[in-house]
Amino acid sequence: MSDRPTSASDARRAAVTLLDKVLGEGLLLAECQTQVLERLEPADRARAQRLALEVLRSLERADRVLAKHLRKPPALHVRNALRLGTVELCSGGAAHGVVNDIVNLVARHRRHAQLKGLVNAVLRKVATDGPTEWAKLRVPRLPKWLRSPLAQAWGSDAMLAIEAAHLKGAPLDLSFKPGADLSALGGKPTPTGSLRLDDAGQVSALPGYEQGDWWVQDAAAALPARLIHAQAGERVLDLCAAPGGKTLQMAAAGADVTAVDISEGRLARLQENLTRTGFSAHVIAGDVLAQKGQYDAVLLDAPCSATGTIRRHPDLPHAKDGAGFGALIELQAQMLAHAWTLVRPGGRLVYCTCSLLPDEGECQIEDALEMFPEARIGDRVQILEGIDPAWITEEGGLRLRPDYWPEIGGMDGFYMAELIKAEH
Ligand SMILES: C[S@@+](CC[C@H](N)C(=O)[O-])C[C@H]1O[C@@H](n2cnc3c(N)ncnc32)[C@H](O)[C@@H]1O
Repeated sequence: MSDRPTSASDARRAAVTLLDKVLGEGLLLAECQTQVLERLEPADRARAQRLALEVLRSLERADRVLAKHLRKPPALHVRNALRLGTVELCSGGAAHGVVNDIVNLVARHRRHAQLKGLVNAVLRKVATDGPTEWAKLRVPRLPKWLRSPLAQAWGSDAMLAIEAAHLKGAPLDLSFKPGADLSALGGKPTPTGSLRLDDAGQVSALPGYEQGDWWVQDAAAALPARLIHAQAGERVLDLCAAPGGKTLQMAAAGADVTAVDISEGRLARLQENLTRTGFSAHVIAGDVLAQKGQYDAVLLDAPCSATGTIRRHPDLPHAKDGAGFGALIELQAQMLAHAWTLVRPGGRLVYCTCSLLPDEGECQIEDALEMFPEARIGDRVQILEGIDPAWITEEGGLRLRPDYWPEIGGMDGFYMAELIKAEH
């Protein structure tokens, strides 16, 4: 057999490097993948990403299978190579190709080359026993730092259902221009009016992408803009707007949108999205807390733990430990209080976060209703298309979770609520 690396080997090597960065350095994939994947061909880049995501989703299972064959865990890089091999072997990968590739990957590493014999022996055992064992393993659980507060908030049955949704991953949801012909895409409408594709492949190769007929937006993430219900000609402020999914929805409704975000890099993506779709908005690079003026409607999509997006970002629970969440919750409260000053009398504000933690959702709105005497909760949530009334919360917001819609592929976790400002 030749030892020459193939394109599959390049993808595997890159996947292991990504795992080293997430599990060793606490980086999110979004923070390291551009650099790690830049030298790969597009197909290998996609393959490396997919492999890293699969391992992160199934990490607990891979470790359980490997634990039987290892007296003590080896160095992280070797462990990650073994995890990748295990996940591939247990999900139908051809044993010969996978084992050889992973062994070569370790053999080429200066510091770990002497472990190639161990890797070979372990993966051969995994190839024999792993696949049958795999099917019997429990659904991987979230790490304790996150599982405990979520189980406390939603109960232990819901927790298991959320974890099952995380393991399944997410379909691709699109929002689209009114009247766009999407028939070439296939897909099915969600109850809330997004278009859902199950096996989408490369997004930019899909029909209608170049023409800007649609943009990628999870069905749950499309609801805050439905809730604010921007009207043609209204002055709307989109705070924390980039990369612009909600800006596009409100611009599509004909509103006069001002989009604010602090990140120049993310605003460049918002601008690309505006150009591709042909919509326009005033774009401001700046801090929410420095904004001035009065608007008919303000949408605040505050920075948050992003714990509602784990089915698409399984790196998050492994890279983070919740240490920064207290500061985020404080910032959300400050942003909400400032955003409220930007709403004209009689106007409205929609607050939302892609978080599963009530501290970043329900609690923020409960506090706001106490602190802003001229605020009341809006009732548009009750007439939103496709909403289960059970999702409406005690204070009148909307709680969405990944375990909702299990039969059609779930949705991101989200919280949103509309506050109406009194006229006088
Ligand atoms: C949840 S994302 C927004 C997603 C966006 N609304 C959409 O629908 O595409 C949160 C955004 O908040 C921005 N952000 C964080 N702190 C900010 C601040 N102090 N002022 C303005 N934007 C901020 C981040 O750059 C990030 O783009």
